[in-house]
Amino acid sequence: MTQHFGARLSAAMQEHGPLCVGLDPHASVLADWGLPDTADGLRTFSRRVLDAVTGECAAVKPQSAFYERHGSAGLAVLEEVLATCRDRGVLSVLDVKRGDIGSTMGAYAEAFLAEGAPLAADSITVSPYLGYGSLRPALELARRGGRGVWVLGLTSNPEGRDVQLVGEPPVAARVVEAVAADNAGLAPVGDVGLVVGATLPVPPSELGIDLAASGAPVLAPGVGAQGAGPDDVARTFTGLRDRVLVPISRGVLAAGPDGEELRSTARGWTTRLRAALTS
Ligand SMILES: O=C(O)c1cc(=O)[nH]c(=O)n1[C@@H]1O[C@H](COP(=O)(O)O)[C@@H](O)[C@H]1O
Repeated sequence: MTQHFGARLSAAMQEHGPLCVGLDPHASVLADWGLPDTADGLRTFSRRVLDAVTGECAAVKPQSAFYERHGSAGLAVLEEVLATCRDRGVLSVLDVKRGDIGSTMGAYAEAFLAEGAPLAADSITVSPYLGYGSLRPALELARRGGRGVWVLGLTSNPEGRDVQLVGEPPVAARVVEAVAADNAGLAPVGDVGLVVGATLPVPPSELGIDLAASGAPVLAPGVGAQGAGPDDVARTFTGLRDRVLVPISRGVLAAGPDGEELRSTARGWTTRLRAALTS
């Protein structure tokens, strides 16, 4: 029987640590790497990153937007990235942040979470702000295939708080409660993850949000270019440090294009994150 996503993720994090390398081929990154801002540039960039970091991180997170901006040729490169991850057994977090009415959400689920789909990933990011229940088709299809979803909870951008922290209890706390219900009974963590930025000014518990009880793995962006560091991750996620996956894009990619530099930068982040999360 296929292992559920939380179990696969935990095994990968045990082996490789908390780092998830983000593939965000900004035009400026491509330029810094001496690559054209074209689908061919994306392909070379993606291969270099994957070759450098395979075995150095628990997962990789291609950001779909940077591939979509090149149209069908960019999507073809994204398909190649996801196929390479599958071939190498590298867990993928496809960052597409989808969310729609349930019937349309079913089609997104088939696009990204169905066995054999060209853009199938191990997990995707989804937005619950059309109502958590609208995500149901994605949650169900993911679970059937041993895949996962990452639900936006408290995002790393400051403006997110205008929506996510409204109300009593805050909107994000209700999202977290819904995630907890879906993760009930799954160990060591569930297959419905939460996205919570490492840039929060105070730990989520002080905002009335109980991540520990959610059974969710946490995807914690914001480290590196957005200003947070390993100590912020440790402080924000006290009590659930063994289930925090830390995506870093520009903070790794700035070391390119040299493969050895990329690899040693990824290793350096892993060492610092591990030290902070176990201190
Ligand atoms: O879902 C995400 O990954 C995400 C959520 C969030 O709250 N904040 C956030 O920055 N991200 C993504 O994480 C990546 C951060 O990139 P860097 O700031 O370069 O490490 C980008 O791909 C963002 O789209």
